[in-house]
Amino acid sequence: MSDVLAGLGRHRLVPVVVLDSAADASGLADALVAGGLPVAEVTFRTAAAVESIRVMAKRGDMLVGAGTVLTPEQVDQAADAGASYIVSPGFSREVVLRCAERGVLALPGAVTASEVMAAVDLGVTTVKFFPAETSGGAAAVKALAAPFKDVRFVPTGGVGPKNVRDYLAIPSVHAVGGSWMVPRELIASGDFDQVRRLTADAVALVGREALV
Ligand SMILES: O=C(O)C(=O)C[C@H](O)[C@H](O)COP(=O)(O)O
Repeated sequence: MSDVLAGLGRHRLVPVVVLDSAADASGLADALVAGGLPVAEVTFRTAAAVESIRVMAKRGDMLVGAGTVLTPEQVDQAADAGASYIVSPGFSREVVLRCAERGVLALPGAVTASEVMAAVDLGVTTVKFFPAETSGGAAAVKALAAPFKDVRFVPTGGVGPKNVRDYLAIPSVHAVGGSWMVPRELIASGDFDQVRRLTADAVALVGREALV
């Protein structure tokens, strides 16, 4: 689990993916890898998530996680499919405990001090700060991080090329999540060349220096 966390911290970006069809998973994975970002958070927003995770995890050259995980049952489905991390929009004790049972990294959502404390109580070291922009943006992350010197944050939601560096400049920010390099329509239309270009641009924008 610490390897997965370190990997996310090295890449600094977590593409948040919505796949309408698992048939697109392979092309998307190729584009992300070719663009220099072998990372994907495949959201359970669509029925294609489980099979897409399976396809991407089987390659062995990507950090594949599940997003929008709301229940322990979804943790099981994602872990069975090969996901190595589980991202939730909020904090659920049941989801975090199931992740621990299954040996997969939990990244629960937290935007308040109480949510951070509840997560820390269960041994969580890194939380998703979601939805980042509407919850106060980089200034809010900075203020929330101040009392939690051992907690790392992955701001997600409204992050894009204009503000990504503001978040990454905060020492407690481990990585940021975003969908701007993997637009759902481009994936659905099979325009993986454009996804690769957007991915390479995103990688160039944030640089590759590791913080951990
Ligand atoms: O449903 C979830 O649990 C999510 O994963 C939410 C996503 O992280 C954001 O929707 C991505 O935000 P944008 O980069 O603004 O598109």
